[in-house]
Amino acid sequence: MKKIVLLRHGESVWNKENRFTGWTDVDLTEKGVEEATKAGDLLKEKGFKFDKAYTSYLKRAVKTLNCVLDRMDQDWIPVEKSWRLNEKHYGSLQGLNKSETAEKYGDEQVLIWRRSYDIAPQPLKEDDPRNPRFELRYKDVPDSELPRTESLKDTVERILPYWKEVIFPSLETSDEILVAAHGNSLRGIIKYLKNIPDDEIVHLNLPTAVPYVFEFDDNMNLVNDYFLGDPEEIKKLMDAVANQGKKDKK
Ligand SMILES: O=C(O)[C@@H](CO)OP(=O)(O)O
Repeated sequence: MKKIVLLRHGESVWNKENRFTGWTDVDLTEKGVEEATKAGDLLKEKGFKFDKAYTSYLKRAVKTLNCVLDRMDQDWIPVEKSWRLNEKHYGSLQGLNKSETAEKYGDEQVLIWRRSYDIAPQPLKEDDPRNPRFELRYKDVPDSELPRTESLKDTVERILPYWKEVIFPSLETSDEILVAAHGNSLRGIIKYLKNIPDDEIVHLNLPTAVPYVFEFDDNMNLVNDYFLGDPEEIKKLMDAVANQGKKDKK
């Protein structure tokens, strides 16, 4: 059975501060490193041996991946980074506290910005220093492809070419692949893999650093998917992520 494991990064500094992050390149917290360590130990214990790994251009995902591979003694495997695996761009919400934003605009509006399929927050202004066009790391990406904000739909549209042309085909010559990325970029991939309807994807909240395994048969059809870990604990973590966008969560 071929396997792809999707892994959201461990807790970041802005997860801890409950701020919209998107393409902001924040680091892991100490707890985030612990979570990544735990994920690596669990994957090792379950006998995973990755042939290849993919991650984004953002350090919270890169460092989570490095930590996981180190725990598994698999630091040596080929790793490819792509901007296409970056988090959903959160536009002008980036940096704002999620609960304070919910106090100002209401829980429902924040839920739409966080989880709806095709509604994007207000874009960054062209001259905003956070505009990705000013960043060296994106110098090879055509400006027309660099977002100033994104809906999940936009995120899926920029990930899919990379998924279909690079990640998924690499499964033909590999048995196990690890993808370390972000809450929403992974929600986009999961929506595509499991054919989740637009209105149902609102309910999917990924916890930090919990490995999500996808199994494929010889014809590359998805046959099974499951999280590694205690289901009750994972459900609690998912609910906590959902609650981050509510007024009374500070
Ligand atoms: O802020 C973000 O970039 C994401 C992931 O941390 O948050 P949310 O869960 O609100 O989509």
